[in-house]
Amino acid sequence: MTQTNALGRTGVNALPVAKTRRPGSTRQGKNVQRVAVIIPAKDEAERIASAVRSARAIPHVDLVLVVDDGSEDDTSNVARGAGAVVVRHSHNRGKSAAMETGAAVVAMRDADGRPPRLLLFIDGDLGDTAVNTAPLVRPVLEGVADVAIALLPKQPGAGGRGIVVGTARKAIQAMTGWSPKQPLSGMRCITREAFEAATPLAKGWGVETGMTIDLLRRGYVAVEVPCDLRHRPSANDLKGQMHRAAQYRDVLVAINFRKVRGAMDSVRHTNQVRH
Ligand SMILES: O=c1ccn([C@@H]2O[C@H](COP(=O)(O)OP(=O)(O)O[C@H]3O[C@H](CO)[C@@H](O)[C@H](O)[C@H]3O)[C@@H](O)[C@H]2O)c(=O)[nH]1
Ligand SMILES: O=C(O)[C@H](O)COP(=O)(O)O
Repeated sequence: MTQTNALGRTGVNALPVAKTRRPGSTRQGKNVQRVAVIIPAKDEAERIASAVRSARAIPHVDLVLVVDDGSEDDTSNVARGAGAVVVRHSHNRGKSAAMETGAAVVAMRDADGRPPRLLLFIDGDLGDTAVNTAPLVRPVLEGVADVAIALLPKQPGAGGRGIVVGTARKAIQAMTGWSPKQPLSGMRCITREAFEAATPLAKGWGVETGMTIDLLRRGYVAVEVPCDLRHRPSANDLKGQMHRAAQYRDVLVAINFRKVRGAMDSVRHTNQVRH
């Protein structure tokens, strides 16, 4: 497990923990910390049922929410049949928007007087390996980190050349000091507080890169945790290359927006110091 905070120091022992133990993380009575799994899903009818069933088996999870992001297939019905709560975008709005919708719906279902649920975002194509995101919960539950990000094993059939991943990693390192191994990994367990601090999220495929930069710059702590997951990787065909082009575009937008905002913040800060 590698860990970082805004100062970019790494190594579990070298780092301060994020916070003291949260009141909600005890196992006593109604204070048992609950976790909501949020699955943004576009045209995942083939794999969503096993992902939902598998996610329901993760300890602490009492809600599995599928956000159908304008699918043209039977994703909603299949997910509901497997035991998920389902909400649907009437048209496709992108993964990031589906994550925001999911978090808003979970907030509506969080009970008054109880700690808000931890949010565990996972992809809809994990099939029955979804349960293997369980190790992401513990570091957040125990207050070791504010966000825990899955490190996936090498995926058979993956056709990437590391261009998008490398761009995201370099930018995160330049802006926060931390060099994540898998900056695009969307399997993330995060506290409600940290999620709110990272909103509004960067659009589309820029969401993970933007979220990591925003959280670390605000002093939140991230860890990467190995998880034995299998997903449908993008191959090296035309469809895969088109997908990577869209990822590259969104990641660059997220990075550049944060560069400009960072520059404006430092001008504002300098002006405040002068006056
Ligand atoms: O418009 C869309 C497109 C996709 N999805 C869902 O988003 C998830 C991830 O999409 P996928 O097609 O599996 O993308 P990948 O390229 O395989 O995703 C990798 O890279 C993305 C960042 O570019 C991360 O969000 C993912 O977590 C990571 O697995 C899946 O559940 C999709 O159904 C939506 O909700 N809306
Ligand atoms: O296949 C992947 O890992 C992603 O689509 C990112 O593409 P990349 O390998 O070209 O960075």
